[in-house]
Amino acid sequence: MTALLEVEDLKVAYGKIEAVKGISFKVEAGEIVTLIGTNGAGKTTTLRTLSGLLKPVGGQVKFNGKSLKKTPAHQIVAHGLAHSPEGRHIFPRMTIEDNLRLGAFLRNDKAGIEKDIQRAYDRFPILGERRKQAAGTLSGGEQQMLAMGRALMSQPKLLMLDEPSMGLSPIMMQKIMATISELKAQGTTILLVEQNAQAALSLADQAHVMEIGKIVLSGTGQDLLHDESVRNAYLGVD
Ligand SMILES: Nc1ncnc2c1ncn2[C@@H]1O[C@H](COP(=O)(O)OP(=O)(O)OP(=O)(O)O)[C@@H](O)[C@H]1O
Repeated sequence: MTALLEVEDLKVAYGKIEAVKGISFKVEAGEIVTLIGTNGAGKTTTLRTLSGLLKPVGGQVKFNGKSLKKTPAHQIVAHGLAHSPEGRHIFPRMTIEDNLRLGAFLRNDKAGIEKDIQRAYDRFPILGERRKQAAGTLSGGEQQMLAMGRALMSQPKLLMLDEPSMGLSPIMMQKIMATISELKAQGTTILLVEQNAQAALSLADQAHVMEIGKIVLSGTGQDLLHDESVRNAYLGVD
């Protein structure tokens, strides 16, 4: 069986700086796969490349068995890949509801869209309470919820989340992590980039540790959670 996403020897550079130096990994349908690692390891660069925002200098990416090489960024979403970017990138002057609608820009099923907006409000009640307010008035954690809700509006086969816990209070972080596991239970496949290794590994089926552009260790989330080198380097315990 082919994996939903297959990344093979992917290389990405900013000019002469090679930020991703030939990484390979797979994401099977229904799994949560996480990329963890320190600042500058190349995690965000990897997600931006998978979304078509950066062009790789080598290797290949297959989604649903098809190469994404010739697919422009704006069509990648139509293939079923949605990206909730680092730093959220919601539209602060638009209302919360309009931000959500934007996530459904490729859909024509009006009734389905309304149903999914309602689902986003059920999942994150604060978004529903403030649906008519400018999104920029939301707190950081609430904007994170909105970014996730918006990405889900495209009904993705693969949801890519870049540091969803960044800057969140412990309670908000728990809420986001619980939402991620709920999404998995509902059948969404997730590629999760996180600095919070403990949280990410606890959720992940498969995990990869990135250091300066390379994958240096791979295993199940549970394996890496108990791996001594990971514990020392990323979990702050010995
Ligand atoms: N636009 C850019 N131009 C030049 N170099 C860049 C650019 N964006 C990222 N880099 C460099 O590429 C490398 C990988 O960065 P990237 O943001 O992918 O890492 P990351 O693992 O996501 O880190 P973080 O967790 O800090 O976001 C870093 O050395 C970074 O400085």
